[in-house]
Amino acid sequence: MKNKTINGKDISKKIRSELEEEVAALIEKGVKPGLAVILVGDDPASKTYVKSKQKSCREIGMESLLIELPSDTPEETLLAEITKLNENDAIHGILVQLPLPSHISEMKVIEKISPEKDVDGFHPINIGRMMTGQDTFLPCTPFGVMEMLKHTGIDPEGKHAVIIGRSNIVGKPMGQLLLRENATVTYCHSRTADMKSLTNQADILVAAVGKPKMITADYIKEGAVVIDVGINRDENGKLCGDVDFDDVKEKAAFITPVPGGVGPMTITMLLYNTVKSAKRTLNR
Ligand SMILES: Nc1nc(=O)c2c([nH]1)NC[C@@H]1CN(c3ccc(C(=O)N[C@@H](CCC(=O)O)C(=O)O)cc3)C=[N+]21
Repeated sequence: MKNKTINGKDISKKIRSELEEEVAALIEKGVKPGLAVILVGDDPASKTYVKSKQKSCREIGMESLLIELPSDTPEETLLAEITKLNENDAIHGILVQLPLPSHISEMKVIEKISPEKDVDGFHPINIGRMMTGQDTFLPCTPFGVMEMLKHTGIDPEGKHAVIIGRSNIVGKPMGQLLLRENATVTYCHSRTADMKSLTNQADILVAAVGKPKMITADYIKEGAVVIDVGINRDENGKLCGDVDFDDVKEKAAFITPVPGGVGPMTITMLLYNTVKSAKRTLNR
């Protein structure tokens, strides 16, 4: 069997080594790219992700600043921290780890981040820029998926891309980026009638639902490209995706694993966006 697994770790490594060179060149010019991550509360999974983002920053020579706030932090305090970071010239990217405690409005927080430092690409201005094809920060997970397709030699043009999930941070922008590359896009979600009849037409299937191993072989068209955005725990507490990898792998032409697929790419594109933000300051 040929290797049909799209290895996000390997593709990440390649992109990160290019970024490392860009960081070195920026430092020569007096700009060290800096990412600030704000973590509210002490959810262990969020903490792990944040640590991994920090480590990745440092590995390519970037600066990383972690701001940890207690879970009962008032919304105004968080907004004030963001204002300080907006004004801090050493910081080129600001990421507020989601989800936030329920007493804080995520939209208010996202809108507080300067669009020029919104390396998540979540600010409504940047979403508008993405939708109209302007230069912006693309949301890291969908951006990472597009890079995986590109590095695997898969051109979405003319293909039917079916996305399961319609979140603001993954599903919705994923469709936009595929549309931009001339795919025909269908969105499926919890209210979709007869989902399988749609997913069975998919040349490219993106699963972003958050249900462990929901996507089995009967959802898949023979020869499809299957992208698994899910990060779940299975019944044994093991990390797994939304796709039942072992069940689907024979039928798919290409498939992304979990772990080692989309996850590392998400972090890579976060680094990419932060370097891009730092580069922009040279041209101002
Ligand atoms: N403002 C904001 N931006 C985010 O980008 C954001 C967020 N909030 N909140 C949480 C989610 C989740 N997320 C992940 C990124 C990488 C991996 C990753 O690298 N996963 C590894 C495995 C890690 C493990 O072992 O647990 C992999 O798939 O191989 C996972 C999850 C970013 N998120």
